[in-house]
Amino acid sequence: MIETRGLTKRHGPTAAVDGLSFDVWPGAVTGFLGPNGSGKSTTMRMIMGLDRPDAGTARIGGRPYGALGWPLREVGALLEARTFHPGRSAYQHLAALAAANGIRRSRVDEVLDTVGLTGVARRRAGTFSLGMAQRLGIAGALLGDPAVLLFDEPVNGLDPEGVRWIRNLMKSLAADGRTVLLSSHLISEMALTADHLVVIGQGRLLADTSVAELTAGGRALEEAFFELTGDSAAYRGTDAPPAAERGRL
Ligand SMILES: Nc1ncnc2c1ncn2[C@@H]1O[C@H](COP(=O)(O)OP(=O)(O)OP(=O)(O)O)[C@@H](O)[C@H]1O
Repeated sequence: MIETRGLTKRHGPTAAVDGLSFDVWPGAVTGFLGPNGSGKSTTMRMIMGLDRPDAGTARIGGRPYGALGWPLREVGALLEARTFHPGRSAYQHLAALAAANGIRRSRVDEVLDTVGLTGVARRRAGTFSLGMAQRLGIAGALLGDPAVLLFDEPVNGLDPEGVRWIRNLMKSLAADGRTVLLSSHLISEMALTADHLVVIGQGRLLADTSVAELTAGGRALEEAFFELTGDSAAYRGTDAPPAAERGRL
């Protein structure tokens, strides 16, 4: 499981994450929702030991990331798509990760197959489209067969087949008894994929509840999300294009 307690990260005067405490349980997909800039990525980076909290703790299976013996075998994460060397092939990238983490080489072919990249495994990963890069990142997360998985916007750039594939993959990882934390702005997808939701705004916890509870009485998840986050959206556009452009249309 994942546990955060009083997790806080400041960038200058603003707190990107502000005293955040929540648990992510095994055997379920937990959706991580919040408006742009609400602190989701920063929280995930602190869980993965990539950002140091100013206060509070994040633990994976009871230990901070830095205390994990073979991190990739205990927790896998897709945080940014293009974290590979562009000159390496997908196969080489995963084989290097496997070697560095004491993972058997044959596992590379298995995860390439899972993410559908077997046919392009020898191509330079630098030539991959965004969706292909996302698939490679997911392969890296799955490589160590970890019990805990974090995915930050995994459907970003994926085609409709890929979106459905992600949905089913998340569900089957949870059905295996793994802990799955998934961020996405696609609320309709979240409604289909997640069992539980952690909703944040301006770095603070707004809700920690089941999807069933939020959508009780037939309420759409999107509606519940706007009710929860209404006051905390930092960036809001308008429907009308700027006047000069409108004149030209
Ligand atoms: N390295 C950084 N330096 C300064 N500010 C940062 C840094 N990283 C994040 N922030 C700020 O922290 C806040 C939270 O950002 P974060 O990326 O965690 O939000 P998010 O919920 O993942 O957003 P999005 O949905 O847009 O991806 C934002 O105000 C952002 O500008």
